[in-house]
Amino acid sequence: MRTVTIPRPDDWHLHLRDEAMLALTVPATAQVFNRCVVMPNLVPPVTTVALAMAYRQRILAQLPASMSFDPKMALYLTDKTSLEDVEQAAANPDVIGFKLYPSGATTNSSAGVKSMAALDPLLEKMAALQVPLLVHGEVTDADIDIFDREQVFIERHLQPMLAKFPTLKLVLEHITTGNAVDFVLSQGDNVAATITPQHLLMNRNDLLVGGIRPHNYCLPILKRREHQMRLQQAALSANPKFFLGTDSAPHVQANKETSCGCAGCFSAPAAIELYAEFFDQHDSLDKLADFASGFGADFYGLPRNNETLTLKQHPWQVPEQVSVAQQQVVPYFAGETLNWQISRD
Ligand SMILES: NC(=O)N[C@@H](CC(=O)O)C(=O)O
Ligand SMILES: [Zn+2]
Ligand SMILES: [Zn+2]
Repeated sequence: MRTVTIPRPDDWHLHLRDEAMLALTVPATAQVFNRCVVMPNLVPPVTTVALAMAYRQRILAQLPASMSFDPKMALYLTDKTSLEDVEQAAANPDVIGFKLYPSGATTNSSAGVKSMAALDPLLEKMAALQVPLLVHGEVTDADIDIFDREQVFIERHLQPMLAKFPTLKLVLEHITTGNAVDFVLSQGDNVAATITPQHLLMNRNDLLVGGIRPHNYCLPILKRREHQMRLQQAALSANPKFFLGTDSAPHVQANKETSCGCAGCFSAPAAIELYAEFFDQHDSLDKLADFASGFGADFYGLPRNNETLTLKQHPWQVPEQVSVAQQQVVPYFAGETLNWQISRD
């Protein structure tokens, strides 16, 4: 049987949600990943170190005794974030950085930044203290087509931002376009990107052909195949600027399968297996380890993990549904067969 052993991976972009949902999301990720970056888009948002530390305790309270897990918290950048907030973030090893959501760009982003120009003093401080800025890179202007929102955000906001603050440590999250790949490649080592399983494995046909597939709907929206291929090349290039971030983002079934469904794919139940599938499809399983377990830690200046994880080529089916607190969540790839599974031998 074919197997592949990698250092234990980390998930550099993850939504764990809160309260009852944590009983599902925390074990689902912690049984595979050691560290994760926990996104702060709760209601109300996680805006300060104090709120993040309280949230981190709620997360760790759901950790089964047999598992180890080290959540790194992202703070939600708002128009009210202060220079002191940045200093406190820099001083706390459990805080990874700030998350920039343009107001209205995605799930629970109404508290997000309305004026990019007003951010300059904060960005200056973040660059000086080398506090990373994690970015949901989409404009929200009504006149910009949803498929162009990432590209326009890069042109209008990211290029000027990096020109002004060339040492800012920045991660463009869940990239979806060749434009994003080009932007990241055009910048120094301080700029990197995460790539999700859905943007590697799918394009917009998988969302829209033969019927609308709500469980493949996430933001930024899946793009055309040419863009998918650029992301695939980036992930396969072994360039340390591109690393794993699942963007696993559960919504209950009723909120996905409805006339106005939420954006987000719950990939945690099969996350590393989905990436293994992708790398194996491209005869590049040898590149999984750095992408999943190396480059992200290097970028964030954290040690690589010592433990290992072994995957074996043995088909299994992703569950149709998972339950938590009398509610159902449909995983990404539900009911589909994957060729790689975690070996617990
Ligand atoms: N990716 C998504 O489609 N949804 C995420 C938010 C985000 O990462 O933009 C969520 O919180 O549901
Ligand atoms: Zn996002
Ligand atoms: Zn996300």
